[in-house]
Amino acid sequence: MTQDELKRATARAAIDYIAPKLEADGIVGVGTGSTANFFIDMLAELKGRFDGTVASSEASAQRLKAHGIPVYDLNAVDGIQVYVDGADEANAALELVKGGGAALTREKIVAACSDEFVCIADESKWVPVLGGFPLPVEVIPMARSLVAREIVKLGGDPVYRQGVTTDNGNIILDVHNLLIREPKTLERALNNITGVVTNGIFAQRPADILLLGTATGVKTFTAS
Ligand SMILES: O=C[C@H](O)[C@H](O)[C@H](O)COP(=O)(O)O
Repeated sequence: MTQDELKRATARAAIDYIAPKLEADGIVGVGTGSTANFFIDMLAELKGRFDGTVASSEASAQRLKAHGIPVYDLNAVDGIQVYVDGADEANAALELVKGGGAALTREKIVAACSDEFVCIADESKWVPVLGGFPLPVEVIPMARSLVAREIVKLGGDPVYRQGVTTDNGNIILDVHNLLIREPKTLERALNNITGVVTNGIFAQRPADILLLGTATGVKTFTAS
């Protein structure tokens, strides 16, 4: 199977998982990226069975609206029933690295508001230890050099993601060569650097369930 077929299969599994739980006044949180895009296209089938969505990026909001699916501002809703999103890496504790598409900050905000976080990913994202994928960090533009120097002190090699501005008007530093053995500790340490908006480690709020697309079918994991 191709990677896209695995992504499509995991998106389908997420639709099957959330469909019986949806409430007429429920809000679905919607992630960003190629796997989330498959989910958005399938979510259109469930239109009318939930109230609407909150999107984690402008790109996802546009795609949802193109399907005629209502998109609300997060401040206009009381909460999010379920949040479905992809990841760049996932470990057995369902701690994630996210932000390959630069949407990490809004994704982390939506995850923090959600009763349940369903991660959808193909098997290439499954790792024993996070950190193989360069860790995205969203930074206030004027703090770029300051933050880069502080990240070097933590042992990482930050690389400026050229030509990318986040939906929040900030820049991204991708941090190479960090083996993330203590995700919660590093998540906090990076967020504590002045000028960092947030980083792509999702450990303080990990996923609740991972639907992993593999060559032998979609496997379901809950945090171990
Ligand atoms: O900023 C982007 C997000 O964190 C994505 O969910 C992540 O990069 C995974 O994207 P994809 O499904 O395209 O691999």
